[in-house]
Amino acid sequence: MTDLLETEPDVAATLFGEQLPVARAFTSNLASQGEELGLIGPLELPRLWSRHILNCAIVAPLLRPGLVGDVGSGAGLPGLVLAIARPDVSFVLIEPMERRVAWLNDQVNALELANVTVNRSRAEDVRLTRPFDQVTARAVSAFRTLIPLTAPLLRPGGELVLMKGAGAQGEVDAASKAIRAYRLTDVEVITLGEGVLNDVTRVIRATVD
Ligand SMILES: C[S@@+](CC[C@H](N)C(=O)[O-])C[C@H]1O[C@@H](n2cnc3c(N)ncnc32)[C@H](O)[C@@H]1O
Repeated sequence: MTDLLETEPDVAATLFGEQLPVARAFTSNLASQGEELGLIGPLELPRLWSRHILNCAIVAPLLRPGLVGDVGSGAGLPGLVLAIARPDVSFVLIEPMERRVAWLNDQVNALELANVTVNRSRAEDVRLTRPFDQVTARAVSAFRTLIPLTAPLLRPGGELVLMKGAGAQGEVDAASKAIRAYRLTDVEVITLGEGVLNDVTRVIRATVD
């Protein structure tokens, strides 16, 4: 049984607004199909809403109207959650695994998300019609190795918004060579959801020169 809407109802309403029923529907679909499809571990089901959905949605205010690429979307975290919370932003979900791509496309259709396309590719092989304004990723790889996959997808002045765990600052410290090589500036770790969510969300933000 998922903790759907049983925790943090105020913050959920703030983050999703009128889209809250869509976020609920996505969470229900993930709760009922995610384990069988290998998208989510059984231990995560009881905390799907609080630990996964809300922790992704709290990033939504960092996005600007424009085109966002989500690298390694997997179950749709954070890409689908952010697309639900921000219908004013266009998203391209980049995911190489066929079964996950099928899930993502099914959800885009079932939830009638007009602002999402799914691109079956690895980030390093993806063909884009135009570069992204922002790139998101969660649980794909360490910042040092994520930079070469994500920074080349951005337009000049574009921004990385990478969800990270408690070791985020250590990942930044270990990435100094890649930060220089890919001309990243304004690299910072920010903590979101303090005093609001059960689990805070850490984000590495950086701009491409
Ligand atoms: C651990 S899962 C995380 C999925 C999701 N972001 C989440 O937070 O639940 C990592 C995902 O990254 C994808 N992935 C791995 N290497 C990738 C690459 N080079 N380009 C794009 N996606 C990649 C995998 O297929 C997988 O779906």
